[in-house]
Amino acid sequence: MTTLPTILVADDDRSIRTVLTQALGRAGYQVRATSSAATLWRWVEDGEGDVVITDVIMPDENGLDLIPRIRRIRPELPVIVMSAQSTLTTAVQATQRGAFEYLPKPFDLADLLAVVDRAMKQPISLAAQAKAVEPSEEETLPLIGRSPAMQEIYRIIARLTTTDLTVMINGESGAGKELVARALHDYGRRRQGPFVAINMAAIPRELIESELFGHERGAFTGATNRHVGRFEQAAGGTLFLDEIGDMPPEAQTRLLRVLQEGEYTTVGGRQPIRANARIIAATHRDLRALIRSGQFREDLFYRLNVVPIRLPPLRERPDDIPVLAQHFLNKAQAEGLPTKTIDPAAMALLSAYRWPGNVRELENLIRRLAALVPQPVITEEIVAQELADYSVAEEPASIPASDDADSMTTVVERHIARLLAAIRESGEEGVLYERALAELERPLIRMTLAETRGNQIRAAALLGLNRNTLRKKIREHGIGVQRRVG
Ligand SMILES: Nc1ncnc2c1ncn2[C@@H]1O[C@H](COP(=O)(O)OP(=O)(O)OP(=O)(O)O)[C@@H](O)[C@H]1O
Repeated sequence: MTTLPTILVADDDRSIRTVLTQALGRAGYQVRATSSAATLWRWVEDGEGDVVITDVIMPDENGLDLIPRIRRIRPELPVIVMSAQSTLTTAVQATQRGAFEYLPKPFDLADLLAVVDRAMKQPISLAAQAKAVEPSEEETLPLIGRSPAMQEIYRIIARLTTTDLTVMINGESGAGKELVARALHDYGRRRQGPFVAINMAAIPRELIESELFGHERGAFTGATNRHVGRFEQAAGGTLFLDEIGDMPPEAQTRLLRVLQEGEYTTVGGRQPIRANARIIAATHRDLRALIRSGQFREDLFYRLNVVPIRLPPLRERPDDIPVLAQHFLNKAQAEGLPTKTIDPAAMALLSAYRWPGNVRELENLIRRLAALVPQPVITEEIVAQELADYSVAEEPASIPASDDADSMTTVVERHIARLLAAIRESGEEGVLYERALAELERPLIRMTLAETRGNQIRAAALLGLNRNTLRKKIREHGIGVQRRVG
């Protein structure tokens, strides 16, 4: 008679032990289950078991600490980690310490069985090769949120810690694409190297190539010095290409060549330079649609889309909203703003809101509330008021047209209509966006400064702007500042 493969299960929750024992038993495994890390360790030392499934938090020892010990004495034994504390750190630590797979609780039994099946089929030599990396010290969490969507992202990040694979992050503006890119870098092999970000939408199109690849002195009119490109700056590290959908065609061709050949030349240069940057790209646009309309190269897309990550908008992961709100409140407090709490009704309202500006919008709102609300508890009424005021500025297009001549929307719309008419008359192109925003920005800053009686620190806090940014804008708009007297 052949003996059944044995699975060792460690979890201090009896119901989980029961469920796993039954499910694994039905799937044809023999199961030994315990509530303590010490017993699990004894079994492993005695040479028992073909696969280990362990929880992280156990009364006597942390399951994560057990992994490197298990791997030292039995490198061929796959360890599957389950955790209810599904943070990025747990996912990364489990992977770095050599776990075969990491399963955030709750999980589907079918998923667990599939993982056990894979673990059983894994060639022994492969398991022994996967080397246990010593854990990096505990860090503050860069990414907040424990929704299933975020957990999937943590798992991908954790899996990618030992590779330099190119990643494409797709998600709406403000959803946290840059933060995910940073986490990929910070937990990856190149973490000692630089993280260099470049936003295609923020740079004039004609300068993108020289920004990316650098230029030689005299390469074009105005190129008075040699300029080091972002590719060169990112050598040994990661290059984050934000808003890749906005990359002009010539730059796309050049980038494709770099990805194919592993080297590039500067604008106006001849000497090939070896490219040594891991590429992470991001976009909020539908690249496949851009390919269909001829605006994005299909071959480049496939080179970049090696590991696609979809970062869902905040409204698709409302479970994350309370933790994120609390996180931003704590951050505001750490920066010296007064301590505040959000009452449950207010939190419910925040969770139900659509968040067109995603996490960034939530972050700004919380900062504003932390700075503005005089009382210690933020109530539903306050949040409702803020959201109503804010939506007008955030989403003018979605506000139903109103006949009320005093409504903010109609005022703004009338103003834009005037600007449009003026531009039609003058035939001046390419200035509307700048001008319309400036029109809004100037009175906004002027009125806020009036409100704070010229106190820039307070105005910056009210606006949710950095002080230096505010100073710059005051200069740009030539706003006369009424100093506070006394
Ligand atoms: N999961 C998260 N946990 C904590 N902070 C977050 C999270 N996601 C986003 N943020 C914060 O929200 C803000 C916007 O995030 P980020 O800049 O990464 O978004 P993005 O998708 O790159 O936006 P854009 O496309 O507009 O550049 C940042 O201040 C970031 O720190």
